[in-house]
Amino acid sequence: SIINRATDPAGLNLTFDFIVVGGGTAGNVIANRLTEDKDSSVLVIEAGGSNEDVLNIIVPWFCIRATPDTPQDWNYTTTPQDGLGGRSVPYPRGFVLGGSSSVNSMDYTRGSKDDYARFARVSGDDGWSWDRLIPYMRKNERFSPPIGNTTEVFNPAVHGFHGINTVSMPAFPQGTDTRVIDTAKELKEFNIDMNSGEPLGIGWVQTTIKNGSRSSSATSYLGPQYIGRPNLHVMLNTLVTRVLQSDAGVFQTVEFAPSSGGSTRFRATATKEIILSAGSIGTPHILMNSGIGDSRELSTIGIASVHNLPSVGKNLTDHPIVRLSWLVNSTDTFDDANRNATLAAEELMQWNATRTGLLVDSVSNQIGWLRLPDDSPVLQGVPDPSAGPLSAHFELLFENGIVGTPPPTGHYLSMSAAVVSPSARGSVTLNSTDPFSSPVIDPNLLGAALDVAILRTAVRTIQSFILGPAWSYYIIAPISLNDTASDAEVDAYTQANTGSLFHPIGTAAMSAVTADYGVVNPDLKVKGLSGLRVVDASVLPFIPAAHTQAAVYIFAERAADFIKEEFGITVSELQV
Ligand SMILES: Cc1cc2nc3c(=O)[nH]c(=O)nc-3n(C[C@H](O)[C@H](O)[C@H](O)COP(=O)(O)OP(=O)(O)OC[C@H]3O[C@@H](n4cnc5c(N)ncnc54)[C@H](O)[C@@H]3O)c2cc1C
Repeated sequence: SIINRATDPAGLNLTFDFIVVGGGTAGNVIANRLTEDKDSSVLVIEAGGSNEDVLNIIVPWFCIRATPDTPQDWNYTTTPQDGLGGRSVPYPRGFVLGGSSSVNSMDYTRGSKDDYARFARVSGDDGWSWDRLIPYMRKNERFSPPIGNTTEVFNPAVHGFHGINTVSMPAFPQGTDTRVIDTAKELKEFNIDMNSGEPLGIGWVQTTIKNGSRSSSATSYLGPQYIGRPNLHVMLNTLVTRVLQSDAGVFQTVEFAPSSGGSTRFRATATKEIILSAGSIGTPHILMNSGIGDSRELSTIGIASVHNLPSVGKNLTDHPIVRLSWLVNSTDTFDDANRNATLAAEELMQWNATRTGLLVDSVSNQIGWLRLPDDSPVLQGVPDPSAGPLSAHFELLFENGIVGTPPPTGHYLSMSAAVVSPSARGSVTLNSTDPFSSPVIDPNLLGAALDVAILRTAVRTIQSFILGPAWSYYIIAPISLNDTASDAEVDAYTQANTGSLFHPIGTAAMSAVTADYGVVNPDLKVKGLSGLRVVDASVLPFIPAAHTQAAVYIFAERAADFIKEEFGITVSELQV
């Protein structure tokens, strides 16, 4: 059942077996899996509202309108970033059921086998390795193959076809598709399926889209066949302010308030466990408000320490991204649909009527994952920041126009470059005891010289990519960065134009049981406490060289099994 607000919970029984804080990507996986057992009651508390009937988060193409500065966004901004010349940049997070899976760009990329080998290595738990996680990848994924000739576009052997969350391939052809794929093949970089654990190369993107509409954790894991379970309760528009200990180190109580603000506080009890799934910003925010964090830092702002855990909020890692565009000799781009209201209305009518046309896809049909050569001067004398030889240093995204609002005339090509094995680390801290005030978010984008150098190499790679024969007579002129720009000019451009790819992780990081750092153990329980587990992007100790939602879903699927095992939950009567 859905409870729409926290204002009058007096009539409700507020004791549950489990309370999931945050109905986002990971939280809804946990809620679904635990309520498979009809005897386990679960309350999900979500700060945002319903995902239903919000066109911008249903129509895939409108993901570009879903954030920033919308009612479905927490509307965070970073601190001034040294690596970006002192600029602050938007830092969107989903403020809606489904969390960031409801507002993201839907790219579904698991990362490499080496990314997961590193998770296993740092946690000391081989269960986090790629091979051991394959069953959980398949539990998450319901791959929906494209119609027609599919021999050269994906590898069925590496996909799950019976999971919950639909993953599909671009359904609307873009004018640049053939050019990108031809160039990739010519460079011997074509990768038929980058979700095989060996993602290096350039190929078709896979996205969380089902029949032309977004598949989020809200539409999938809380879909119509699950949301009616009598043991599943979802409270919307409700902000968790703190978790409270009953006995020393034992957590069973969640304190919450209407998201609209005010001083009223309510409490609910979890007799078995509280699962924090509030995301890489929300989870450390709640932990620190609850007195769980660096006790010296917390005392300076007047929060009494409950449990000294200095790693809370540290290790924030994210992917910096920059876009380049060119004027092109074609009218077959998506620019007209982005600037011509009549055309845009026609596209929406078509989507409404038949779930076809431009709006059924996200904005990039192809992605590339590339490494610097081993002998690159950039890597000399410094440790390789990637997880291993299967992981990319940088990513390329290909767009058949200008995303957002293009200039009034002309047609364009864009390519974006992102550092996906960054060295810089940032933090989430507090400067107020008010749970309604935003935390201080410093992702430290381009805060390491190596990240700047990797991004420069990525820009150079884009510039040489378009020298291939598929692009002759196509590109007219660069409109952002000159093709002849010096290294210093490239660096000045990236400093002035880079933003976040919105992939923060690591702020409640998993570490080995014996480690003297970290926030959660390999079973994702908070170190030194009982009754409190974290399941969301914040537990990833390193950022995968991939967009992050797939890893979050996979971690959450395994975490659900940890919880079931701990509480002896066998699925007595499987509810569909
Ligand atoms: C604009 C954008 C584009 C992105 N594009 C992609 C992409 O294309 N592909 C990809 O793989 N990844 C993408 N990502 C990243 C990906 O979506 C996230 O890594 C992933 O969804 C994070 O999952 P999570 O469960 O950790 O957090 P979330 O899904 O953000 O869930 C956290 C939930 O907790 C709630 N919450 C937070 N604090 C509280 C509180 N105090 N009380 C109650 N509820 C609370 C939030 O409202 C939210 O619903 C994108 C992210 C954004 C924002």
